[in-house]
Amino acid sequence: MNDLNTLPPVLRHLCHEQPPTIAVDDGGNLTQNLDPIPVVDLQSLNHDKNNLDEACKDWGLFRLVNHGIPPTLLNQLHDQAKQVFSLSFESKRESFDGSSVNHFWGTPALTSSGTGVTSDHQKTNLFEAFHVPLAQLSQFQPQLPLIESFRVLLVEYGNHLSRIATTLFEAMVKKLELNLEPSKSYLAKDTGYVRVYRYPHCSNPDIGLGMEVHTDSSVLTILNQQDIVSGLEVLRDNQWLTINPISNTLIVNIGDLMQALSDDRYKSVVHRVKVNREKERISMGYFVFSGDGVELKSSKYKPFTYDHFRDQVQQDVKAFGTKIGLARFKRAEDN
Ligand SMILES: O=C(O)CCC(=O)C(=O)O
Ligand SMILES: [Fe+2]
Repeated sequence: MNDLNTLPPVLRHLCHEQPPTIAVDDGGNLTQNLDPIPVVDLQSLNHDKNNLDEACKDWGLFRLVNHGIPPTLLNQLHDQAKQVFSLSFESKRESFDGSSVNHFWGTPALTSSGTGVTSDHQKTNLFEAFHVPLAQLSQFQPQLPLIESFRVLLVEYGNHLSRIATTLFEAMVKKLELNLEPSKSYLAKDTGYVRVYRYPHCSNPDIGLGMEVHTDSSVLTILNQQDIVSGLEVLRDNQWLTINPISNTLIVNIGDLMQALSDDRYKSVVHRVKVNREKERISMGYFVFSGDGVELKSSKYKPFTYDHFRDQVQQDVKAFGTKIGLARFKRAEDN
C-alpha cells in the first residue's frame, strides 16, 4: 500500500485510481521468463570470449555478474531505502533540506544546483527520488540515525560503483581502440551520483509512466534492481522489453556521452519505467560523466563538454517538455 502521507502531494492521486475495466496488455510479460539480454562477467573481461563489445554495439545494455558487491550490502541498501521512503513526506523534506542530497519527484531533469527542470508540456513522471552526489556524501550529516546509516552504506556502495565503472570503461576503450588524451578525464569519479527511486504502485497502469522514454546523458549508468518488482523496459526492435530484476546482478546502460565517444558504435539505449499495478518499486541508478570542461571529440558530433550537453538538455526540456539529446550535436554532414 502506498502510504498517502509519505508521498509527495502531486503523486497522492495514484492511491485513489481505480483499475481500468478493460484488461490492459502490458507487453513485456511474454518475454518475462526468457530474459534474452546479454550477460557480462566482470571477472573475465579480458577473455576473448567475453561479449562486452557485442552487447554495447547491439543492445547498449547488459546484465553484469561477478561484480564484487557483497549481496548483504545490496540487500541492506534496498531495505534501508524502503525505510527512508516510508518516512512522512514532511520529515523527508526536513531531513534533506539544505543538504547535498536532493529529495525530488516528478521530473528526472535537475539543474546542477538540484532544482527540477519542468515545462508546461511535460507530464509528471510518477516517482519520488533522492539525488546523491557521491563526492559530497561525507559532508552530509543527517540527524536521523536511519538516514545516517543509509549514508554510510551509500559511501561503501559508491566505492564499488566507481571501481566497476572504471573497469568497464577501460575495457570498452580498449575494445574500441580509442585514442583518448591521457591528461583528460573522460570518466570522472567526482561527477558520479546515485539516484534512489521509489515508484509508487497504481492499480491503473494507464495513468502514466514511472519515468518517461529517454536515453541517459551519462558515459555509463549502473542500475541496481534488487527489488523483485519489475518496471524497467528497453526499446528493442520497436518493442518494449521488460528487464527482469534478478537479485545480485546489475544492469549497465551505455549513455549518450559513451555513444558520442564511440562514434556511434555503442548505443545509448532507449528505456522507460512503467508503474507496477500492485507493488511499489525501489531502484538505484549510478550515473557517471566526463570531467568538467573535458571536450568530447568524435567524427559524428561537434565537440562538446558534458556541461554544454546538460545545458542544452535543460533548455529543450523547458521549451519542448522533452530531451532531444545527441541529435542536437550531430555534424551537418551526418544529418
Ligand atoms: O528506475 C529505473 O529502473 C531506471 C531509472 C532511469 O532510467 C534513470 O534514472 O535514468
Ligand atoms: Fe535512464
